[in-house]
Amino acid sequence: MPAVTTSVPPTRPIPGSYGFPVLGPLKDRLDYFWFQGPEKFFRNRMSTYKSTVFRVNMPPTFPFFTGVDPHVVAVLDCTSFATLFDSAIVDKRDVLVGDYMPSLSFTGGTRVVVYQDTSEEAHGRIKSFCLDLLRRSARVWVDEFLGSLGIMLSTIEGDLSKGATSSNFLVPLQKCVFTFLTKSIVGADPSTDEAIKETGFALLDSWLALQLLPVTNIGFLQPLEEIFLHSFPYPFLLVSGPYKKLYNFVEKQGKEVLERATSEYGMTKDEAINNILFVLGFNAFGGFSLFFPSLITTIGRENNGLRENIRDEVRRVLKGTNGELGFEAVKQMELVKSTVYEILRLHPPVPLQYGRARNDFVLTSHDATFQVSKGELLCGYQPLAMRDPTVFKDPESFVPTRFMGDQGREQLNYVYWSNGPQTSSPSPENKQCAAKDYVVWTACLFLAELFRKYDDFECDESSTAITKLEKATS
Ligand code: HEM
Repeated sequence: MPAVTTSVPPTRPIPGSYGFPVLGPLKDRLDYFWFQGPEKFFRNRMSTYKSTVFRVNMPPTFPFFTGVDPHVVAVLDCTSFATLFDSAIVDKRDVLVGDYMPSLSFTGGTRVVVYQDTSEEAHGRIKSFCLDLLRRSARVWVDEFLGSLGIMLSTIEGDLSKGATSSNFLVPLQKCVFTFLTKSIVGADPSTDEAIKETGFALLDSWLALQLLPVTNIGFLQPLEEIFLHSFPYPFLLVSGPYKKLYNFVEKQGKEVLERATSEYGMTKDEAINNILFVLGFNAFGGFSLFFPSLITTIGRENNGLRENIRDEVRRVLKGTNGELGFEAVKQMELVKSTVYEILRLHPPVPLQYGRARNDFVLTSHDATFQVSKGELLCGYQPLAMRDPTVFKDPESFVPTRFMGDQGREQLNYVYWSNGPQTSSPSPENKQCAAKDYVVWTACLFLAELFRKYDDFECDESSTAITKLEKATS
């Protein structure tokens, strides 16, 4: 998938404009958060400029984000988006959420791995540590996940059996995700720490929210959202207490993991705890908290027989494994895997990715080429790139079987939710999500366990609530 060429076809100027200083960025910010919303914001401009590559401003901006440059080059088709995965072309230093970077206080003064570029020595070392964490946690990952999921499902079942018409799954889900991740990644059991046991997940939520509010669209009561949530960065002080509790928890309970970080990966104890907390809280907990609700509601609202087909496949495969459920079993579930990929395509949990041009280069889109200058910031919006009609047939529709069969699997080259193609592997040399495969397998485990225990479930049309959970009869 070459994203760059230095020869034909001839390049054309990048369409779009940044407008007048202050006014241009402010107008784009209001469009993005208020008048249009992110998807329409990109779609309208793509249609106006008749191009999937154009110049635009991205929030945060005016009045209290001084020193943040809102100018970006949007890349919205699969070809131009793939440029963001090429470490030779883009620098990923400090651009996780754009030119804006939350204060380092949020990560205890450490520039954690996700903000580091592949050219920095520490990136490769700490990414190797993350990959090692995952490899070692694989032994307990499945059991811990199924155990925590069991508690979540019993809570929902309990609500519904008491006569409630629906049971909101968000809090039980976040508790499940928090518990299984801390046990498998950090080797620490939240139930043994009074400060963490009941509220650990909420401490992470508040820490995440303060970092991300300036760049997150809530769809709240405007103009209050613009005035109070998108106009200034929130100070770390507001969550320093929660961060300290989480820090102490990892320091006390994650001794084995910390020992490895310091002795084998050359990190100081403080650097290790801050990195572990970021990967645990921001990447893993944050990622699953966004992804699982889409997974559950998309399938729970479907009414074309998908749940029945998934249930049949799950039970057929589990018969062959004598009921044993794990990564090896779910790898045999073709429809389950394809459904998970399709939901990641339609609802990529991390919608925006950024990268800065290391040098002048020629950017290739699906139908044109453009000259980009050194230092310009590329901004990829996944929800549109993942609906590129030149790659995906009927791109706006939910097609659970899309990735089945040889031709279907071929399309996985263009599934980018992990900041890289689904067919590539994360490594110390690239910026792809360390848990690319774990995320997919865990989602498959979720569906397999759900349909092992229950014949069917349904979700509310407009909220994160389960309205029906029918116990398995066979
Ligand atoms: C549904 C869950 C998850 C989603 C949606 C997700 C998504 C992503 C994305 C989009 C990136 C690239 C960010 C960027 O540079 O623009 C990333 C990076 C990363 N993710 Fe994940 N992630 C998830 C779960 C996890 C888990 C469970 C772990 C580890 C335990 C993890 C570890 C990492 C690490 C270490 C990086 C940084 C890679 C690097 O700097 O080279 N992620 N993730």
